[in-house]
Amino acid sequence: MTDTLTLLEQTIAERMASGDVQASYVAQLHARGLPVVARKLGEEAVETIVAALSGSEADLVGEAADVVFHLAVLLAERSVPLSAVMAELDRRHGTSGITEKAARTS
Ligand SMILES: N=c1c2ncn([C@@H]3O[C@H](COP(=O)(O)OP(=O)(O)OP(=O)(O)O)[C@@H](O)[C@H]3O)c2ncn1[C@@H]1O[C@H](COP(=O)(O)O)[C@@H](O)[C@H]1O
Repeated sequence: MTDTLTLLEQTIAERMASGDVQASYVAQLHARGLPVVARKLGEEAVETIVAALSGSEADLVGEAADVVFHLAVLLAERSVPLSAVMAELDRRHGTSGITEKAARTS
């Protein structure tokens, strides 16, 4: 799984640097800028919700992949490495969400 995300991150960085908007969807997104990427991620999140509530498993897998891809592009736009997100998930590992929320609100 990590290899898949690492490869995706590398490919996104290469396509953003290429500036080849004729051949690359990532380059097109990069040219349109962060607000468009953010809106696209939001759209994909909504499509994932619809797939979860009324679509097939294949629909849900496809929409979830769209979310992960567009999230990776968004992070790249902000120069945030995926490893930072993974490190944050690792940091949270083993801490119950209920415990964390109680500590935050007390
Ligand atoms: N994983 C993906 C990926 N997932 C989804 N998409 C594209 O995301 C776009 C948006 O999905 P939609 O279904 O919303 O498409 P749409 O309605 O045509 O888009 P809009 O007109 O609404 O913008 C589609 O064009 C999909 O093909 C992706 N495009 C690229 N990648 C990866 O990025 C790499 C680089 O891609 P290029 O930059 O195109 O070379 C590829 O090799 C892949 O690994």
